[in-house]
Amino acid sequence: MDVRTARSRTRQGTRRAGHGLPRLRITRGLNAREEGQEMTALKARGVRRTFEAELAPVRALRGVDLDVARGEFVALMGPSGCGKSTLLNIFAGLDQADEGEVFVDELQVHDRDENWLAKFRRHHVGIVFQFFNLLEGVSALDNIALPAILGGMRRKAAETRARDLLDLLGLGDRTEEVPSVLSGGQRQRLAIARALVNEPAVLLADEPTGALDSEGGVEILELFRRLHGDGQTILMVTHSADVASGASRVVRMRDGRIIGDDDDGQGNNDDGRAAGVDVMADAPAQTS
Ligand SMILES: Nc1ncnc2c1ncn2[C@@H]1O[C@H](COP(=O)(O)OP(=O)(O)OP(=O)(O)O)[C@@H](O)[C@H]1O
Repeated sequence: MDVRTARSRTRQGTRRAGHGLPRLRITRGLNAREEGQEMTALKARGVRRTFEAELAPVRALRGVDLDVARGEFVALMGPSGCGKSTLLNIFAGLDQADEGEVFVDELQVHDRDENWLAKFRRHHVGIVFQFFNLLEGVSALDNIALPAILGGMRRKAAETRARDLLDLLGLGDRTEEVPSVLSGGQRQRLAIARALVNEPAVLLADEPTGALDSEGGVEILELFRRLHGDGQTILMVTHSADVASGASRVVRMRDGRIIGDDDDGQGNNDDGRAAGVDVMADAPAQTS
């Protein structure tokens, strides 16, 4: 079963009461790519963000312009503190730009209130964090089903979708387990399943392999490549050039600005050397 099958099996369940936002599905990304159209999944224009700090304000983003087309898998790299997470959080609706314009799947995300952003986060983006952020003491199934139920899906449909995703991500036999008994790689797969449950237009991942050993890192990167192969748009922050090399495009930041952008997937760190664990050492070139 692929992502599309899982999605269509529960299509009925994903129709929910009006939440004030137009419903966008990741199949749009697939269709756009299949039809050869360039549709923008992420767009930033002149984005600035400054944080107040004790000594002096921190200018985390100093005018960022970025376009990510639907269906792209983009790795965002750069030295610590250059603004990667800040940019990802702004696309995720977890933070707001002080200046500039932000669009996700052609929805305006800048200048929105928290109520709107909460709905936006639930329905339009899937967010994956370095340290999983799962509900401890809650089964794997419920970790996935609960956000779908909060998103308006009926429990039965949400559980069906959760089971489909767990099967899809190789956790079909762990539905009743709580996160603490799972390995790091399994927890991150669970977090990715949760991020996918509401069929987000974009998957936003902040160092998803950062807390994993090399085997776990390979597993997650393979999964992202599989999802990308299925049409999922992905923006992933990473410090590892090896992880970035699994993406279809590498964007580099420094000091709150984008300083490099390529689409050859051959990300190097700022010294021009391969960095981090060699997570691709044993990985097949293409898994989807
Ligand atoms: N809520 C905040 N309050 C104050 N300063 C912040 C806040 N969030 C981020 N910063 C600062 O903004 C700058 C950019 O932070 P950001 O987390 O985006 O960098 P990063 O490139 O993701 O770093 P890392 O790779 O270490 O995670 C840093 O100097 C950071 O300390």
